[in-house]
Amino acid sequence: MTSAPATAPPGVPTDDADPFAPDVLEDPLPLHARLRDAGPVVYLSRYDVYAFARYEQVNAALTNWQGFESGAGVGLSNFRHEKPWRPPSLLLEADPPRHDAPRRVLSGIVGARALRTLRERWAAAAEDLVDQVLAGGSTELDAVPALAQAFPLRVFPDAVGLPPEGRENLLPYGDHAFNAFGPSNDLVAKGAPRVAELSAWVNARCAREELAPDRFGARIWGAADRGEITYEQAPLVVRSLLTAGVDTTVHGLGAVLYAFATHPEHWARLRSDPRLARVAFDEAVRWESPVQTFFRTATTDVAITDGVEVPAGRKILMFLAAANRDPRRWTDPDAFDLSRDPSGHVGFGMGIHQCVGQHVARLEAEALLTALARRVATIELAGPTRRHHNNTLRAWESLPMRLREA
Ligand code: HEM
Ligand SMILES: CCOc1cccc(C(=O)O)c1
Repeated sequence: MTSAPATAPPGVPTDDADPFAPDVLEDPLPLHARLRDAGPVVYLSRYDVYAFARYEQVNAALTNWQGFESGAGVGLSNFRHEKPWRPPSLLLEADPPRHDAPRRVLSGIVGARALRTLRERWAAAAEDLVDQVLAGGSTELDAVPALAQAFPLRVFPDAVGLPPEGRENLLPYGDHAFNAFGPSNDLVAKGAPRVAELSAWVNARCAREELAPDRFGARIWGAADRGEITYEQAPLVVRSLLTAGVDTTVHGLGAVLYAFATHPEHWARLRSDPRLARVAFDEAVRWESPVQTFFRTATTDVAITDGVEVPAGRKILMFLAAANRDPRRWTDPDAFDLSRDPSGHVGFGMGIHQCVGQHVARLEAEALLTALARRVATIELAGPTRRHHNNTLRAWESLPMRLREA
């Protein structure tokens, strides 16, 4: 790692923090507050990047794809100078016009309208899982494997059309991919030994013959048949679903279950009105921000505030989680509040790259929370919680919980 220039650009406060250090990944909130308070942009000398932690600047950068491109990578690594660890995503790591057709295709397959046929099936799958979990009546469990992991893995691979074998590869592959957006630290090194094997499994599953008919994966290949994307692009668009579609929802569900376990009054409200499930999930995504950060690269000298600009070619680091708790944008931002309108949060990003899978995530959360709200009178922590560290994801390793049957 070349030593970054120690001096910050004129007019920009500097901070030598390491946002990817274990103590920060364990509790990023103090760093987020420090960066928000330091100014609209802060030079992180350790990584030679410009940090945005306030809602205004994060939202502006996300919606300014011309000034801040994704094509040089949305991690610390600049694809213009370094070889990506895998062929770049045609959505996440592409700018218009290359981004347009893959995005249009995927929007049509995993967008809200396309998911209507899944609502009943996923609701039934959630009720089955809750029946299984409550088989012996009130119970104590680890909500991470038993609910947050179990439910997405029960419904999403089937929705994609994956064969049953090998699905246990999805979580570690996504975990490594999200680590890879950060610096080459211990977390990346920990995943390295399995990357080749996991990548081979994921890449093989993107082939047309692997995918069950009339599911998300096969529909992507169908778009190629219609000339909406090329046959070369189709497997990479399938890969986007496999990369981004599991770990994110697992940790989104972990976040909302933790929120309810620590706010019993809100669980009672949800039980009295299960329609609150969807807004509860978005409030949890704002409050916890399962996807904490993403980078961009300045395409020109981009003015941020009067007299301060990010020079062309430099990386910016957008702290989505810090923006989602910015008191300049949110009233009582650190509160998980079911009465809040969380719309406008940047937990799913914003602008042309805003999460195309957000409707899948919301439908999974709505199904699981509704099934739990019907059958579970109270949900509370039943032991010490443990965080799962990842360079990009805010995640739980373990959430011991006690569910009292209604
Ligand atoms: C709680 C769950 C999820 C969270 C918090 C989340 C978060 C995000 C964020 C912040 C972005 C923007 C990236 C950027 O601006 O560079 C994004 C993009 C994306 N997400 Fe999600 N995501 C979630 C679930 C999903 C699911 C379930 C899928 C697949 C079904 C998915 C697929 C994608 C794809 C393909 C993109 C790239 C979109 C583009 O660049 O046009 N995500 N996600
Ligand atoms: C770890 C990967 O995180 C993402 C997020 C969104 C999209 C993609 C993609 O592969 O298109 C990957």
